Amino acid sequence: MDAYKSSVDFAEATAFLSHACYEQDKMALRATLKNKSILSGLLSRLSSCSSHGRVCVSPVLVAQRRNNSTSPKLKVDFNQSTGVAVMHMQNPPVNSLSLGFLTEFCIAVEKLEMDKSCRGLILTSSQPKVFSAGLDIMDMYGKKLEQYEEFWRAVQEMWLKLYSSNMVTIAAINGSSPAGGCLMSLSCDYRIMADNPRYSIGFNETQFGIVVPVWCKEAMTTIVGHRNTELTLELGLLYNPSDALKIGLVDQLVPEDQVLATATKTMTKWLAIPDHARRITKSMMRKPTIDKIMSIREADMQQYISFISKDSTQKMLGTYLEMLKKKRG
Ligand SMILES: CCCCC/C=C\C/C=C\CCC/C=C/C(=O)SCCNC(=O)CCNC(=O)[C@H](O)C(C)(C)COP(=O)(O)OP(=O)(O)OC[C@H]1O[C@@H](n2cnc3c(N)ncnc32)[C@H](O)[C@@H]1OP(=O)(O)O
Repeated sequence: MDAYKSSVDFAEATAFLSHACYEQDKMALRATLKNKSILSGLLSRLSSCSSHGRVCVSPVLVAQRRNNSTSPKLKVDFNQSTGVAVMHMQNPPVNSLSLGFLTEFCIAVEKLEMDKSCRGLILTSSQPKVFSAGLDIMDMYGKKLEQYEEFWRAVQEMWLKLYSSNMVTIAAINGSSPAGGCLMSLSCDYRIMADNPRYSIGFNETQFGIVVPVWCKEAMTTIVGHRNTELTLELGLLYNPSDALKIGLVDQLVPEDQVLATATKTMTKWLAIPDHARRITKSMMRKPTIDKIMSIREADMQQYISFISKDSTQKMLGTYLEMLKKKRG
């Protein structure tokens, strides 16, 4: 009964999102992100729905859902015949993960997730040379406490949505991918990177005085092991593609012009596996991490707010921003 009610409530919530026009969607999700109790309710329902490899949504909602959408910061091309969506991040100049971007991203993933015909998601960038520059530093600098909270909730949400997705998710990393960009790709099932030595990927946070959250450490450890995570996070290391491949931070390197084509080919291989078996296996692998993280979500929020709003952290971020801007001038 509880499970049934959860899926109905969740379907109602997503029905609301699906019926609204895009701007209304954004306002609705942002309002939701502001309300932590509603959000945790939605999330726990989402995870309880997806953890069993089922998508709880009425067929009517699926039929009404828009599959091809172009929003300012994302372009989603969904091919009904293959069941694969390609999501192009287009938030110039460097696809930084701003509150606006994260909000659109969460809505877009949610819509695809609820569409039974969508089985695979390829994430890539429309920006030259950059997959994503990570969290938007402007959203972490000089803001009010409630703005830090809203932003961090969106960061947590983005990670949870991608990490717990029922779809096969492949990151087609066609440029540099530091910090939050690396985190985004780590949440996917498979990572293909352009073999260009000028690109980098990893976690550089400690270099400018910030600490990655515990769930980021957990996710990375499951992929590259304790020692590589320790070295990367403590030293704030960014790797060139071949070193990233050596430690298992990416799964495959290909020439730059073949990243998307290889991702598409790889997706076909993954989709040849029966969905239910793959989904249940994915859930078996990831659920312990997700459960652990859900249980510390509010503590993580409080830690983030208290850390980011410290004068010393703000000073470091200010210096780092200056440095990024001077680099160009
Ligand atoms: C103890 C408890 C702890 C609790 C936890 C607390 C806190 C933890 C907080 C966070 C951890 C979460 C993990 C993720 C963290 C992050 O993602 S932080 C962001 C880190 N990102 C970076 O350091 C990347 C910086 N950017 C670059 O290295 C380069 O821009 C590039 C991506 C390699 C691209 O280079 P290039 O093409 O040469 O472009 P430019 O450098 O010239 O940049 C163009 C403009 O874009 C601006 N910009 C770049 N990155 C960002 C960004 N992340 N946010 C906002 N803006 C960015 C840059 O300033 C340029 O602007 P102008 O055109 O000069 O105005």
